[in-house]
Amino acid sequence: MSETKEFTLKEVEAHNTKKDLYMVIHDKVYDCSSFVDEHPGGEEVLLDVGGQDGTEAFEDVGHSDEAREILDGLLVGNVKRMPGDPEPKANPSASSASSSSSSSSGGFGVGLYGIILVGGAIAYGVYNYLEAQKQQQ
Ligand code: HEM
Repeated sequence: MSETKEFTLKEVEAHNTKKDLYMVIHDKVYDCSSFVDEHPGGEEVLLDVGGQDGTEAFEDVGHSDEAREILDGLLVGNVKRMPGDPEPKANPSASSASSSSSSSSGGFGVGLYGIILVGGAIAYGVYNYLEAQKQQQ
């Protein structure tokens, strides 16, 4: 737990073999080498995300608290993000006030605003039209 070593994504990428397997989950770096053979979900899936960000893969499965405890024991350090690195995947602690709302995982940010705006404009137009009709009568 007291590990504060920092790894760039490039460094993590180099550890992508079964005997030397690192993985990033929620911006932390885990050494899964000792766990590959014991993983109830099989070694394949771990090797698939070896050296990469496995946050989505890990969370999609809905791992138990026990799995998260095992993960804690495999911790070797934190990710050191360099300019040009991809955004962290689904990091709940940084979701609110982050300055990088560009095109994150949600996918309907701008589109939704567009729909609300256009819908509002149409409703306003219809309302005006009906008011005008009323006055003519
Ligand atoms: C080092 C990271 C990981 C640890 C410590 C871990 C641990 C575990 C544990 C303890 C289980 C048993 C069920 C549970 O307690 O939730 C499990 C199941 C599973 N894991 Fe992982 N896991 C890791 C990464 C992954 C990744 C990246 C995937 C990718 C898809 C994955 C896929 C699965 C699947 C599919 C199962 C279900 C197996 C079954 O029920 O037949 N795991 N994992």
